[in-house]
Amino acid sequence: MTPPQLVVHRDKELMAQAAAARLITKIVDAQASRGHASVVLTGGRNGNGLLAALAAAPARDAVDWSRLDLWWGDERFLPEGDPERNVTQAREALLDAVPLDPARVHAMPASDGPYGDDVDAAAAAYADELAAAAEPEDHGPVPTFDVLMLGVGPDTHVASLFPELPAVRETERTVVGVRGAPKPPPVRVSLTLPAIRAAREVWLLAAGEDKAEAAAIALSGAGEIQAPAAGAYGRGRTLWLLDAAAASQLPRALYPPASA
Ligand SMILES: O=C1O[C@H](COP(=O)(O)O)[C@@H](O)[C@H](O)[C@H]1O
Repeated sequence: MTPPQLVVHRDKELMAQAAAARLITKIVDAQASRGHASVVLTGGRNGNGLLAALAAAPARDAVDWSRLDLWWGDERFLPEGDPERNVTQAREALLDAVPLDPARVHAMPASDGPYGDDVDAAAAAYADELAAAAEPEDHGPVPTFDVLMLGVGPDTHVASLFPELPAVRETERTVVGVRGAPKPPPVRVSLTLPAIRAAREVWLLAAGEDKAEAAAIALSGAGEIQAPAAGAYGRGRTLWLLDAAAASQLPRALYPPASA
């Protein structure tokens, strides 16, 4: 497990801009060294704020968008084009504005797609797509994503892994169907903690006062079943990007020196 590093920004706007700048650099560096890059997107307010900031950043043109694979950490299992789907919101915030290769945009299935309303079949199909993209050097059924981003919910959920639900206990499968999510919609598709941990870097995004308790709990030694965000870490780096409001309940000992 890589210990979390924390960066606290003044407010959510600055956090989104700084995270977007950080993401551009990561993608450009990965493309320079390996020829391509892979990023896992998150839904939610903070994830979409980051994408909107990226869309507005002049440096976005430094990215070769045609050599970027995009995956999702979770999806609300709704019909294609539904405004509540994470992919719909990501398209509006950024994806429609940049020249991506459609074959590299790996959206999770919709509830009116080839698997109909069978969320388990949709999850299994996404697991197969991930496995097909994995290279021998990934040593597993999931590509080594360059950056995997996760919004942190006020209840400490990440992706669609909610406290105490079966999905957060999954240790074998990389993608699961979720039923009974406490946040609407109740049916979702989610990467599991083992899949999340395949990433080189995991970034957890938390801005706003309603995230303060969740950040404090997850960073203070809580178990991952009770606080899924506590179980999200990367192979090489785990980075919490917070604004001052979300960091306001952190124990002083955790507060990064530059932000004290
Ligand atoms: O429903 C979801 O919620 C989380 C957190 O969203 P936020 O609006 O509270 O920041 C998000 O990360 C996840 O992708 C999404 O499906």
